[in-house]
Amino acid sequence: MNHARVLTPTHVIANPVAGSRNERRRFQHIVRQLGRGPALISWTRGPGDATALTRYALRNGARLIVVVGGDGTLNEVVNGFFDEEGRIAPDATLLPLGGGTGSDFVRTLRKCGDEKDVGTGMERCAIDVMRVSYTTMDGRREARYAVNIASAGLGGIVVRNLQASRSNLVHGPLSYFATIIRCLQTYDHDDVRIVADGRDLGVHRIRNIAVANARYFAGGLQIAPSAALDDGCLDVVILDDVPFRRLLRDVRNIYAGHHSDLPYIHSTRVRSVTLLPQQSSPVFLELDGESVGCLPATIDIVPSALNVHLPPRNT
Ligand SMILES: Nc1ncnc2c1ncn2[C@@H]1O[C@H](COP(=O)(O)OP(=O)(O)OP(=O)(O)O)[C@@H](O)[C@H]1O
Repeated sequence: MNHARVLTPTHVIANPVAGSRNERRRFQHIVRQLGRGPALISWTRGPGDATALTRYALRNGARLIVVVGGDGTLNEVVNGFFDEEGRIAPDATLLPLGGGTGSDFVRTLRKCGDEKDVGTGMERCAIDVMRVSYTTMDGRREARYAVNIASAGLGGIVVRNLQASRSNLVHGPLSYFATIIRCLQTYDHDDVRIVADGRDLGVHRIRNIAVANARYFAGGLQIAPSAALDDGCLDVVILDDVPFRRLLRDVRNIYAGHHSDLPYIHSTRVRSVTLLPQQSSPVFLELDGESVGCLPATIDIVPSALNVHLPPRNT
């Protein structure tokens, strides 16, 4: 770690490879502007770096962590707010500015801010986080925090494919859409037993299951339009096994979050959910747009666990 001591309470953590080329240029300019103020700036050097940088900054006096990057970087920073003993600095605040390909968490944050009509942005609120215990691809159990959405089935496969082809020619939210369509043509379904708040909801044949703290994933797809960041609950949205052509017909409504009357999408609100695979092949899991492993997984809500500033409206 190259920072001997954090002398300023504001620390900017920026991912130099997040987002499209244009976004990167725009946000690098914003980071340079932030650097003119009393803020320390760290550029991440690879996966996991943002977690270590955040922990180090908080343990050394930083009280505002500004994140420039996508949902993956944000997830790493959120995990840096915690260690084995819990919250490192309960009075510290996170300010996510966006700057990634999807930046779906910031979308929800802005929307919630608009709905509550909170003026110019930058207001502070305490939000819930998800604690996810899951299975790695080599069979170990691990746990980490997430703030946006955990999804299994199609979502898990889409993110795995996206990560394998990050140098794609198609960038931005369009890359998510193109990958969803490509994966839908070959991906069939998964069988998953769902246990919600200790109640067995039975085995579901799913295309996708999203466990949502926030509303959007996959670059603007509003899968959980009723989710709120501070309600102490998870919105579980189940997409049944449904023919590809039917999905294509409804795709516009699903993206816009107008899917409450579609017979093959069901949702329920819980505090804890366990997803158990009922097949020998892996059911892939993604957290905040990062491929982490597979089911079985248990996701619990941790209410009011993180202070967040709404991003200013001009970023
Ligand atoms: N210097 C670096 N070089 C390569 N990868 C990095 C570096 N710093 C961070 N990363 C990794 O880059 C990955 C992508 O970051 P991030 O998710 O923020 O961007 P994105 O994929 O463009 O945005 P989104 O997830 O919102 O679509 C993360 O897995 C992160 O660990």
